[in-house]
Amino acid sequence: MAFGTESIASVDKIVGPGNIFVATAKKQVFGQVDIDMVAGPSEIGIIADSSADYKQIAADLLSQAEHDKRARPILITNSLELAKAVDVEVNRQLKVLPREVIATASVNDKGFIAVVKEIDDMFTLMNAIAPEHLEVQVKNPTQYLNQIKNAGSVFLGKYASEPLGDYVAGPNHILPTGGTARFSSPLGVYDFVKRTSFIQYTKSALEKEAKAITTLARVEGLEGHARAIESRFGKFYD
Ligand SMILES: NC(=O)c1ccc[n+]([C@@H]2O[C@H](COP(=O)([O-])OP(=O)(O)OC[C@H]3O[C@@H](n4cnc5c(N)ncnc54)[C@H](O)[C@@H]3O)[C@@H](O)[C@H]2O)c1
Ligand SMILES: N[C@H](CO)Cc1c[nH]c[nH+]1
Repeated sequence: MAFGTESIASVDKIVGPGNIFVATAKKQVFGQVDIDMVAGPSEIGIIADSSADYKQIAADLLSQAEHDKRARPILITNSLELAKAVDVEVNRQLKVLPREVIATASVNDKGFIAVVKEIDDMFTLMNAIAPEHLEVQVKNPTQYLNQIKNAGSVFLGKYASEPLGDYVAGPNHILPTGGTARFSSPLGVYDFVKRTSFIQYTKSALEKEAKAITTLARVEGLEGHARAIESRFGKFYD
């Protein structure tokens, strides 16, 4: 796509998700073409307190673990009891999941549960991870909106289970992964918009700036720049 073939023209921009091979290929052709973001193997980060249901948390973690052996299912909680219950439940649900092999590799190699003291600590740690999908399963989740800094898509409360976003909720679901939600956003209309600047000056407007331009150009050792400006006022060099 980036380089074209004898029968297919090259493109200017490549967008969309995929596995680690797709994400790596997109990184490699960036510069030759533009890309939307690094949208690699799926991730789910769940922030949960003791009010959350351990069976639902386990199911949501596995909903993304089943995508890819490299998917990252992560739980951060301030409840040791919840952490222990989810750990046992994930292993129970894994055994009866059709994509058990993939999900088990994801859970074992890429997954973890972290137990922290305070609710604020859960957000601080999750902001550092910057997950593709963030579920906030705490009492009154909207109360913590201003603590969420880095995430591709945020799911608030018990009934906003991640697959809702995959299939019907509406916001685009091509999302940044691998911590790139620190500086990337979901795919959107703005990915297909680019900007160009236009400059036009009158002779007298340019005259006011000429000294500044020629001085800066000569300080940089770029005599040709200075002379191009001076040519507008009839000055040429032999
Ligand atoms: N970040 C996001 O927004 C997002 C969204 C959806 C899916 N995903 C991720 O995308 C992946 C699933 O996408 P898919 O079903 O298109 O993936 P896939 O595994 O079926 O393959 C994607 C592409 O990679 C190619 N490919 C596979 N193995 C390869 C290899 N060894 N070398 C070179 N190319 C190879 C395939 O031919 C295919 O074109 C999962 O990792 C999932 O987690 C991410
Ligand atoms: N969860 C994926 C985003 O990482 C998107 C998807 C496609 N099909 C099912 N889910």
